[in-house]
Amino acid sequence: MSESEYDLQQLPQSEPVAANPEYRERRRLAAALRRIIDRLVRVEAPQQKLTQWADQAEQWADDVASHPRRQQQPLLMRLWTGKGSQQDALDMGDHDIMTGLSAAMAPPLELWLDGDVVRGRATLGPAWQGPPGRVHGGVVALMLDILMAKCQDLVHGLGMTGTLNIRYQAGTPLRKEVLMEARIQRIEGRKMFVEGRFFVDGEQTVLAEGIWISMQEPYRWRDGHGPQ
Ligand SMILES: CCCCCCCCCCCC(=O)SCCNC(=O)CCNC(=O)[C@H](O)C(C)(C)COP(=O)(O)OP(=O)(O)OC[C@H]1O[C@@H](n2cnc3c(N)ncnc32)[C@H](O)[C@@H]1OP(=O)(O)O
Repeated sequence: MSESEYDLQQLPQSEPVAANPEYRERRRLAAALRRIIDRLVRVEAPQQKLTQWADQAEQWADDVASHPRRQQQPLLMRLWTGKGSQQDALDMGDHDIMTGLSAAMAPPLELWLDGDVVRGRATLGPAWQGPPGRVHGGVVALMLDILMAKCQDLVHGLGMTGTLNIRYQAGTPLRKEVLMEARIQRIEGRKMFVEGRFFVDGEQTVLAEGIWISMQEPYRWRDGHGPQ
């Protein structure tokens, strides 16, 4: 793929694109905000300090809000038709809710392909808590969705989550590395059946099964992947 032609269907899903100078700063900014989000949970600080931070944050929020937002539709169209730029790919991928390095909310979740398996890892802090000391079940679902959707890197066809069933087998702890894997079980026309699992300290905490529905063409394995 050349520098000036990024194609949504060729781009590895949920993996960072090399940063340009603008995005190096965006990533720094997001990393700093992530630390703030993490530390703000029950932070012990004098009320005077809280007032000072709130004043600063309000001022900063007003400043940010005074700048326009880049439109998404034109860049999506360029990427969809294989005519995207590196900037377009960064504008889209870097703001992913869970994997985006410029998304202040993202842990970030790291995903990669290992043969026909999608692997992932993330360590979540107290801002993501559900039961005390554990990751919220809805957040587990969100991470599973993004992990399992990446199985579309192994096939032709791109679509959305139709169904996601989750069995929470054990608590997924905060502040510990969670390892993840997802595999395609089978393909039936426009439906792709996927299985996902989380592990902590070698113990499986989550088992999920999902169905993705391709928007247009039936799913089919890419060359070099799937049953040989
Ligand atoms: C520009 C860049 C974009 C880039 C796109 C990038 C997307 C990023 C998404 C991020 C992840 C998300 O949050 S996804 C968001 C959460 N999901 C959604 O919002 C999806 C909401 N649902 C829908 O929009 C729709 O129901 C669809 C698109 C999933 C399916 O509608 P459709 O296209 O009309 O499909 P339809 O003909 O009814 O069915 C086709 C086959 O799939 C089966 N099927 C249909 N729905 C389901 C389902 N929910 N679960 C299981 N199976 C289903 C049918 O039985 C049928 O099987 P058979 O008869 O052929 O056997």
